[in-house]
Amino acid sequence: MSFDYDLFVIGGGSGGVRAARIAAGQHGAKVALAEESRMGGTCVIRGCVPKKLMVFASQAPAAAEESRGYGWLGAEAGRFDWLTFREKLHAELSRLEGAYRSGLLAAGVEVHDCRATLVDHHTVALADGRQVTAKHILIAVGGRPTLPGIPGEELGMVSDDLFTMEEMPRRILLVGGGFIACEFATILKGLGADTTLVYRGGKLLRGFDEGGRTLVTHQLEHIGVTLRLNANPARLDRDAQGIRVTYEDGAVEHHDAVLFATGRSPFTKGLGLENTGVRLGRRGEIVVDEWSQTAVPSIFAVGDVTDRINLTPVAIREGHSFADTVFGAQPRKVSHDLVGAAVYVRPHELASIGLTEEAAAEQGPIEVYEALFRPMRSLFAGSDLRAMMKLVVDDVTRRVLGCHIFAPEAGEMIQLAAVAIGMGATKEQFDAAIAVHPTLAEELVTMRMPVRRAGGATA
Ligand SMILES: Cc1cc2nc3c(=O)[nH]c(=O)nc-3n(C[C@H](O)[C@H](O)[C@H](O)COP(=O)(O)OP(=O)(O)OC[C@H]3O[C@@H](n4cnc5c(N)ncnc54)[C@H](O)[C@@H]3O)c2cc1C
Ligand SMILES: NC(=O)c1ccc[n+]([C@@H]2O[C@H](COP(=O)([O-])OP(=O)(O)OC[C@H]3O[C@@H](n4cnc5c(N)ncnc54)[C@H](O)[C@@H]3O)[C@@H](O)[C@H]2O)c1
Repeated sequence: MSFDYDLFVIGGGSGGVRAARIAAGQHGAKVALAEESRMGGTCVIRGCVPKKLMVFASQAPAAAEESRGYGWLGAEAGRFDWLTFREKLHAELSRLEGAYRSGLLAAGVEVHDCRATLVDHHTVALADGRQVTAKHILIAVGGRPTLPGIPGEELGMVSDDLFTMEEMPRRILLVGGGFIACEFATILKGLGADTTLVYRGGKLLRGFDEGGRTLVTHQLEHIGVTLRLNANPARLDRDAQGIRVTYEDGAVEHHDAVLFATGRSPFTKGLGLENTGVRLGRRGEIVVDEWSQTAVPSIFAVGDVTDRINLTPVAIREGHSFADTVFGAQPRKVSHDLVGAAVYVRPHELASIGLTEEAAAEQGPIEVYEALFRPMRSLFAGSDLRAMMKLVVDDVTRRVLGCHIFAPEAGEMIQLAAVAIGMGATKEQFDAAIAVHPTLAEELVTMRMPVRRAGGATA
């Protein structure tokens, strides 16, 4: 049977673009890709990139405050103009979008700027009316924000909307306690909004190291975010004072904007999966095996739509491995065991790789090495904020099982720790590195005594 293409990719985000480029450019496959919105997907257009640029923008008042602590009397950040920033931001996003598109074209990928749906195991329908066939189909359609299902929620916004706002809200409520709620609480507070975060639990960032979670929670309060923990909005209404938020406990507040950061789910609605034998899991995710292959041999899926670990580098690695395996005769599985992550709250970020102390202790005896300290730089400027460096060590093999950092630029530090931990480094090999002084990261190689032991026989 002959096909129009060797590979048809649905979705031009992190996973889809990488797979298409590698299959066509490196392995010579005939590839087409459909993208219904802007090339680059969530990360480039409405995720990691504009978010990180907003993190940078939001830090001017903190930098001015620190400068005053260093003797720059009267240092001020000035007045933030959202529309000036937004114009620059979108110019940058358009530049990146263009780079993604030209990368695809240079690799020989045919780009269809429209929605694509599945007709059968080898056929894709394009929104412009055409149908094309492919020997393999890759579904890389990502995820979409999930709303909590409360009355009046249509008055709120989701993270996509933040980057196109007409004006900065004066008062904003963020709903959720995960990545997006925490990062945007930092950003919006830094940009001058009166920011409240409501979370249904008692401690933010479930799943991260417990100590790190406590520190992030305190830091948000420290920078002036109003926290409402163990609370949940029950309904939103609009009145003359703005959006009226009624909480489950009956409390009422007014805000100019409400942002729902209550998670994302795989975007499989209307994709035509019912025309195939592709199976969906409980959370609506496409079920794949370790090769990213669905229950239908010709159809594969990567990235957020498979809801494994929903981060850009993971989607990219899955897409790359799929292309090498299927078109490059280089079978490569993706290990999801050791994936680093950073939450870009400021001034200290929280970054992690490997097991948390709690998870490691369930597996066997561990030692915990931890330094909690006030960094020289912020201490001098008058800040009391503490940083944390933590290593979780297997007491039998001496391997470092996890590293958790709460400090300025922790995301940058964890990237390097990830290399050592990925190579199976022991605590003694960390210690063998002579410190670079004076740095924050030197704590990672100078922690001599465990602060506690846990797990297994030593518990
Ligand atoms: C606010 C925010 C901040 C984030 N920050 C980070 C971060 O700092 N670091 C990090 O690692 N991750 C971050 N993420 C997560 C990251 O963006 C995602 O994990 C990543 O983009 C997933 O890539 P993907 O290829 O699976 O899907 P996506 O990038 O979502 O791409 C899917 C693409 O498919 C298109 N599409 C969907 N259906 C169809 C169809 N039927 N036909 C044609 N096209 C279709 C969509 O328009 C989209 O462009 C963030 C996410 C958000 C929302
Ligand atoms: N720095 C990064 O790498 C980064 C940044 C942003 C987003 N992301 C990715 O995007 C994903 C989505 O981010 P997110 O923050 O929306 O999701 P999340 O899963 O991190 O957090 C969702 C939060 O919403 C709460 N929640 C869920 N349903 C609720 C309900 N009905 N009512 C009240 N609260 C509810 C949860 O308890 C949780 O605190 C992340 O999981 C992550 O994979 C990564």
